[in-house]
Amino acid sequence: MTLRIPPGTPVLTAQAMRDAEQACFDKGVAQGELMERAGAAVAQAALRFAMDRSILVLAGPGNNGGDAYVAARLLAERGHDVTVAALGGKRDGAAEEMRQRWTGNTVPLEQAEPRAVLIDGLFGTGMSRPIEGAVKAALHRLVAAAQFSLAIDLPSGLDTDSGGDMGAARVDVTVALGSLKPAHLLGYGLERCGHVLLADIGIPISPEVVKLARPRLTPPAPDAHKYSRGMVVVVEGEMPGASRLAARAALHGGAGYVLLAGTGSADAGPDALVHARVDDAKALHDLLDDARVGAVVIGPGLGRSEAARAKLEAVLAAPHPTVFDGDALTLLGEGATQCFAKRDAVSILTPHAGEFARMFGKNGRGKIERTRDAAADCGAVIVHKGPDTVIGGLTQLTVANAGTAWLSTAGTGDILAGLVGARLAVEGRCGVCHAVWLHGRAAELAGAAFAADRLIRHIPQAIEECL
Ligand SMILES: NC(=O)C1=CN([C@@H]2O[C@H](COP(=O)(O)OP(=O)(O)OC[C@H]3O[C@@H](n4cnc5c(N)ncnc54)[C@H](O)[C@@H]3O)[C@@H](O)[C@H]2O)[C@@H](O)CC1
Ligand SMILES: [K+]
Repeated sequence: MTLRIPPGTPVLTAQAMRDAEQACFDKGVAQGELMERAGAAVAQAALRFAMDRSILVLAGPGNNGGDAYVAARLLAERGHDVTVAALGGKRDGAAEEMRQRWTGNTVPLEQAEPRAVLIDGLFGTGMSRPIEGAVKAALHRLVAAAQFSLAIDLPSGLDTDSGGDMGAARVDVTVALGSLKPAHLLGYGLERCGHVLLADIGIPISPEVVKLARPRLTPPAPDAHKYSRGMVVVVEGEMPGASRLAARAALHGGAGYVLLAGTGSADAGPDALVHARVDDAKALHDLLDDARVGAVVIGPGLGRSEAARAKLEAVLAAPHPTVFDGDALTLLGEGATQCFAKRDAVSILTPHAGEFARMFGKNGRGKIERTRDAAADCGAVIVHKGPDTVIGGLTQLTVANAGTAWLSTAGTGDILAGLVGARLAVEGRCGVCHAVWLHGRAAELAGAAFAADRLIRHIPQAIEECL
C-alpha cells in the first residue's frame, strides 16, 4: 500500500482499467482472485484507521460491492464488529461469490444505522448515472455520521474519467485499486477523495496518462555560454508588468539570456534582463530573425489591439518554439486550431479553463479527453491549467496537482508562461512538464499569501531540488 502517490504513477480511465483487468483474466487470473486482493488492500487500510471501533461496510450491486464483501469478511476475521449495508440482492460472478461468503450481520442500505467507521463500496468505476434520491440520502447520512470514512477505489458518485459529481460524499481516505483514475486528480474528485492511497493488486499497467513526476534536471555543461544555455524572447505588451513577470521567471528558470522585446526601457529591473526596443510587428519580425532564439513567449499582458494582433502574427510566422499564453490565446479564439495546425514550429499553449473553452468549445467530456483531442487537432502541446492541470500533446498525457491554492493570485500564470519558455529553450518540449512541476514546487516553497513577484524567487531552489 502506497501512502504517498509516487511520481509518474499511471492514471487509467475506467475503460483502460477494465482492459488491464481483462488482460489479467486472459492470462488465467480469476476475477475472484483480483477481488480478494482488492478487498485485502481495503481491509489493510481500514485496519490502520479503525482501531477497535465498529465498522459499517456499504456494498453495492457490482464488483465494487464485491470488494466490499471481501473487506467485511477479512475485518470480521480480525475480530472487528462489522455490519454490511447492502444495496440490491443477487449479484453476478465473483461479486455474488463474495456476497455468499459473507455470513455476518447484513441490513438493507436504507435502514442502516451509522457506525464509527464507514467503508464505501457502493459504486466504483462502473458509475453510469447519478445516484438516485434514497440511495444518495443514505450514503450522505451514513458518511456524515461516521467518525472516519474510507472509499473503495472511488467515493461512490464520482464520474471516473472526469471527476464530475454524480452525488458523491466526501470521504477521509480513498484506496485506489490497481492504478489512479482521473477522478482522483480532477474536478470534484480533488476534494471528495480525501487522502488517496494506492493499492497494487498485481494488475500490469501500461499507462496513457501519468501523474506529474518531479523532474531530473541537469546543470549547464562545463562549456556552456549564455546562448547555448537557452535564449528566450518575451514579447512585451500593453500591460508591461505581466510580460516582465514572465521574463523574470524565465531568467530564474534556468535560461541563459532573456530578452524583453518592447519599450526598451530598462527602468524596471532586474539588471540581468536585456531590453530591446520593438515598436511594431516589423521590428519584432526583424528581432526574431536570429537563429540563437531558443524560445519565444507571447501573451502575458499582450493586449487585444490591432498592434497586439500584428505582433502575434509576426511570432506565429517565426520558426522558433513558442509559448502562447493569455491574450495571444484570446486573440486567436475559435481560429486557434486552424492556426496552430498549419504552424511548423513547436507551439506550447497555456490556457486556463476559460481560454481553453474559447478556443476549443465546451463539451461534456472530461478534461483529459478534451485536452488530448485539442492538442492532437492543433499539433501543439497544451498545458490546460487549473488545480488539476492536464498536459497534452507529449508522449504521455500528464495530470498535475502541482502547487497550492495560493497560486490563485494575479501574475502566477504569467510566471508559468515565462518558466515554460525557459525550460523549452533549455531542454526542448519535455521541459514543459518540468516547468509545471517547478512552478508548483515554487508555490509550496513560497508558503501562504504570496504575491506573484515573490514566487519567482523560489524557482531556483525548486530547480536545485531536481539536480
Ligand atoms: N473487474 C474486476 O474484476 C475488478 C474490479 N474491481 C472493482 O470493481 C469496480 C468496478 O466494478 P463494476 O464495473 O462492477 O462497477 P461498480 O461496482 O462500480 O458498479 C456497477 C453497478 O452499479 C450499477 N450502477 C451504476 N450506477 C448506478 C446508480 N447511479 N444507481 C444505482 N446503480 C448504479 C450498475 O448497473 C452496476 O450494477 C472497481 O471500482 C473496483 O472496485 C476490483 O475488484 C478489482 C477487480
Ligand atoms: K466506492
